[in-house]
Amino acid sequence: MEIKQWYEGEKPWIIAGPCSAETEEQMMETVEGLVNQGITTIRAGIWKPRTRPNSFEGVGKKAFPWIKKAKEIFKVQFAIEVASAQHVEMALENDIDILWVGARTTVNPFNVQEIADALKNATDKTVFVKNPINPDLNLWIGALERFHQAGITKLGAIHRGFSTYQESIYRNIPLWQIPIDLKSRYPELLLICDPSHIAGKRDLLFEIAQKAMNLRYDGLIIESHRDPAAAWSDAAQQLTPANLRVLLDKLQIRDLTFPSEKFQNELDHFRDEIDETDKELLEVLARRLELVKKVGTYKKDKNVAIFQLERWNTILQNRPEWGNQLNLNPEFVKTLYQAIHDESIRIQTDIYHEGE
Ligand SMILES: C=C(O[C@@H]1C=C(C(=O)O)C=C[C@H]1O)C(=O)O
Repeated sequence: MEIKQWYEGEKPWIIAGPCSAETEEQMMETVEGLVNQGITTIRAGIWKPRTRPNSFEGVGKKAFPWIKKAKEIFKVQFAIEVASAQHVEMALENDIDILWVGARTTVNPFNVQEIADALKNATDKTVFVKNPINPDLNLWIGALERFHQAGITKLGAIHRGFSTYQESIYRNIPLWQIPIDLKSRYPELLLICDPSHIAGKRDLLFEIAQKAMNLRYDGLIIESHRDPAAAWSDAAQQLTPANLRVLLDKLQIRDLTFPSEKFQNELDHFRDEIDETDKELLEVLARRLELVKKVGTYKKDKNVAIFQLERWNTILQNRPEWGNQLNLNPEFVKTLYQAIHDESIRIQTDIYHEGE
């Protein structure tokens, strides 16, 4: 997939609006509030995919006349979620500017293809693809590819976090490495962060939005409602337009270019040192894995099991402590050793099966 840059507007691109369109009055007031804060791309859900039945599932096509009116009065662009070919047809008939595919739809290639096919005669539309609910980069890329193949060039990816069964401070854990990998594969792909769905609550929004700016995201899509406490969906994570402005004004936007040659030289100097350190690190790692091989051969001779639970528990216990004394984050050290141990087991398994 060859992705070309197409977005020429201001960065970060701020897209904001209510989780759901509720009433004409709520839409008009919210859009007016956002326009007063300088925001001209509005989001609103009109069909809401809900986890459990009997929740508010959106007002549906009733919202189109409100959107039309808001577009005429406030000269804004509108983005809505579509989950079927029928949604696409209605969105096109009603002159919606941006369509996004939600996380629950991205997981299903049949649905995604159906939506892409429905856009065959509207390839000038902007389409955003939210990450799938499960942490699967290929599924996300696959959905983007389906739209690319259908001829959509104004493509973007929205990072809204991933579902997890574990306890987390986030509603959807961000797993930043996944969008970073996406950006590394497709540097020109427009990447937008959705702090609202990652956070699930207002007090985490700023931290997530700032992180996205630190990671060079191109934009933010944030839920905003004239009266968040009274919202029919996602009340805990929406901001008033005025509070959204406060958040945006606090954000530090990072420079994408280097300020001077001197800066570049100094950076190169640090990076040379990092290169040298990494070589040492890999040499040490190779030495460790050579020892693992020796242990493997030794254990194989006596037909002893590869995985040694007690030894592993000791490592898992004291390496994070040793790391902590060196100012290393114990969680990081733990993850690192899990990867190393996985490789040890793989290496020893190969040894045990040698000559079979
Ligand atoms: C190296 C060994 O084999 C495995 C690998 C380990 C490691 O990488 O440190 C630890 C315990 C075992 O599960 C060993 O038994 O000591």
